[in-house]
Amino acid sequence: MTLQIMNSSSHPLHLCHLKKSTLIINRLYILFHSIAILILIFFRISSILTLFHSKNQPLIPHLLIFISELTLSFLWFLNQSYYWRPVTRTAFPERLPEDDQLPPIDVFICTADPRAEPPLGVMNTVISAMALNYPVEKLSVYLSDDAGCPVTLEAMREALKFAKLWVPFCKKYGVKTICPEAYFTSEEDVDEAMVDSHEFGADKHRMKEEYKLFAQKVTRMSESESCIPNKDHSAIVEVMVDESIHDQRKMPLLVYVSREKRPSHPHHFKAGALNALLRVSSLISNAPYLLGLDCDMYCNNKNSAREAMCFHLDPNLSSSLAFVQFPQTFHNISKHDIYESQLRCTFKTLWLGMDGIKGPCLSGTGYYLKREALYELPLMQEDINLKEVKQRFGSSNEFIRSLYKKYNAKVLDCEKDLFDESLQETKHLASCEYENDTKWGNEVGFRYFSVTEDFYTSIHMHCKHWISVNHMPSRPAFLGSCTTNLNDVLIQGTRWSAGLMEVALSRFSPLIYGPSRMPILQSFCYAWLAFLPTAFISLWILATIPFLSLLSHITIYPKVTNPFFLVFLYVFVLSNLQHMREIHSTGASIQTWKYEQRVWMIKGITSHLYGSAHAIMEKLGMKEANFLPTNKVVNEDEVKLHQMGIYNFQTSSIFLVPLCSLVTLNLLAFIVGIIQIVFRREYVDAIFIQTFLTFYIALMGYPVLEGMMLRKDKGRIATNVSCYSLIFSVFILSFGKLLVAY
Ligand SMILES: O=c1ccn([C@@H]2O[C@H](COP(=O)(O)OP(=O)(O)O[C@H]3O[C@H](CO)[C@@H](O)[C@H](O)[C@H]3O)[C@@H](O)[C@H]2O)c(=O)[nH]1
Ligand SMILES: [Mn+2]
Repeated sequence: MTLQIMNSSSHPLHLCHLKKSTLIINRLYILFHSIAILILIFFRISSILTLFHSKNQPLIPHLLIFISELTLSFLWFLNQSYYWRPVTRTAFPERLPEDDQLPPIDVFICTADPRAEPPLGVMNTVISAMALNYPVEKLSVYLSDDAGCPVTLEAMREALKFAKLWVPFCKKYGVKTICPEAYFTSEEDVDEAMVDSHEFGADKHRMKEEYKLFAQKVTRMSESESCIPNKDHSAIVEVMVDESIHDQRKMPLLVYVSREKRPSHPHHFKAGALNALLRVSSLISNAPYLLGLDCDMYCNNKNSAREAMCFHLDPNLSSSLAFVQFPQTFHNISKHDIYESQLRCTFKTLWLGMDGIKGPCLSGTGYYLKREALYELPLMQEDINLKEVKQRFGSSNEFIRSLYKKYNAKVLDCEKDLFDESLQETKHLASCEYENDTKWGNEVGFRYFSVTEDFYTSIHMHCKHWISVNHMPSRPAFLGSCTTNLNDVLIQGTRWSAGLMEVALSRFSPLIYGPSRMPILQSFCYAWLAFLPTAFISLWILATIPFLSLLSHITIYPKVTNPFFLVFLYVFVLSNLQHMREIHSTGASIQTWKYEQRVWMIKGITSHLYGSAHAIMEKLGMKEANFLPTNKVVNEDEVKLHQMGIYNFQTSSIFLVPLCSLVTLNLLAFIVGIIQIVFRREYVDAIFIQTFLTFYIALMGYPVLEGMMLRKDKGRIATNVSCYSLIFSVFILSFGKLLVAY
């Protein structure tokens, strides 16, 4: 049964749905599981106390296992806040007011490195945004180029030329796939009414030729010229002026921005780029709403802006709504999503849970955000203290004026001289020193401090009483390219872990900073994300202590005949069943369960550990933050492996060695356990759980074993990695044996 939370009006712009049955199942599960976990904690404490007195077994393995269980229970507990009140939403864009009453939107697209982010892909994102179904004169598209690459600028000029044909074509025929590359590579976008139209056929053919020419040109440019990011250049701002700009605008405005870069200056990665865009755009279009996009996330649903406005323009929500978040979705997901690249759980489950409280996290891309929510403006008073405002926002008078002014594309309408003057000012706003001694990145704009700038900025907005909305239209609003190999997955995972841990360890840690500023459940949601990397503690312990204990004849779990055994069984089985139910409810296949468990283990052992270590070292001043953009170049061989669901182990040995060692050691320990059981039948009672755990790890790690021993292709695990793993295994064994002896 679904319960609709009705809006007061009879023709609401949107509806919110709450599924009662899910709510009941989730809450019952939480109740019983909590009881089971409490019983297990009681079991551990009492058995440790007994051991402490009797001293008939070493204490350390028991203590370590207890630590791992506590960490997991802590994370589990925080995680349940997502299941408390999940909601979904529907929007009715056809009920929006007339076009002339819709607010303007500035689209922000970021690119950082043409070697990892091919310019043709970036241009497709730009063009798709220009083709959104929204009044053209109210749409401005900004591209931030952190590489300061002339090729990107030139490609953009070409993109404008192509867009002048493409946008009218899309509007004329109601094209649904507004990203040209996607349109010409998939044939699904055939509007029945159009198929037979001769005119359409001819126009489409012409568009296809034009696109081919455009694509060739851009690809040639990116191959021929040097495309290395320039780390030392002054600010470049180019408003791509269309002849029609001074009369009726027929095309969205297109602006290229490359902020100033100097080697000695901290640039704060993407957050820095976005803040520069915020300032530059404020002098040009200053739209009250922003659409944030990563350079690989093209617009796939032309109505996303209108869908978002259903929330932003609702008088009941409007004043407190900071952003509407669309889930990240990807065009290159494999049927076997072995790396869990689609982040299914986050976008199809967790965000719905947060939406039922105060709204989902800002997710870096695919959000329609109210500009004002980033400014935290001091109220417009009779006598604004200009000095104070400047200390906050920097020295530009023009920028400060824009803060208190509603949208007006003044720059565009005014005289040529004034236009040039304003353009000069935008360069000042995009310069390195503009932010010195201001509150940018601290209290204003996107926040710096963490490399997961979206997560960190989001906490601050929710703590300032802003709310957000999660919206998932049936046709995905945006499509990006997901990671398709282990190397990218783990590098990205390490960056995320580092960013999340930075927040967890700071004074903005959600459990300290959150509870007094937002609902407790919302701060638990944030806390779960921030502390997620600490799962490495549990996973490392669970991957080593049970097998080391098995080899040293230490029993750390209750016997099968012990009633506590049943509680362990309950927790294991029920949490997996709940996971499967959750997967099923999002429409994914049951295979997903296996993939997600495996990726959780792999990331726990590697990314979470290295990310946490990075964050701790940063805190101690031993390391600097870094942001390696995720690779978006398509490699055919790699894609093939990914589509077939075969792991590609071409990655650094720092990731592979621990994985190979732990999987092999667990496999060996499992064999030893079985031998012990075969020779002493009564032993099975005592070591069942331990043996089962080693089996489970070896089973989950099967692809690793296969990669080491059976595969011959390029994606296998190289022999030298296996050798290092052997050395590391010997180390774990000898050190571990010592450790579990006490
Ligand atoms: O110095 C930088 C680094 C990155 N980027 C851009 O940031 C975006 C995201 O980078 P990407 O390499 O794609 O990282 P992902 O890990 O795939 O991104 C996820 O995680 C990031 C935070 O770690 C968020 O910013 C993203 O929106 C979110 O999609 C891309 O458009 C980059 O061009 C910059 O503009 N400047
Ligand atoms: Mn990305």
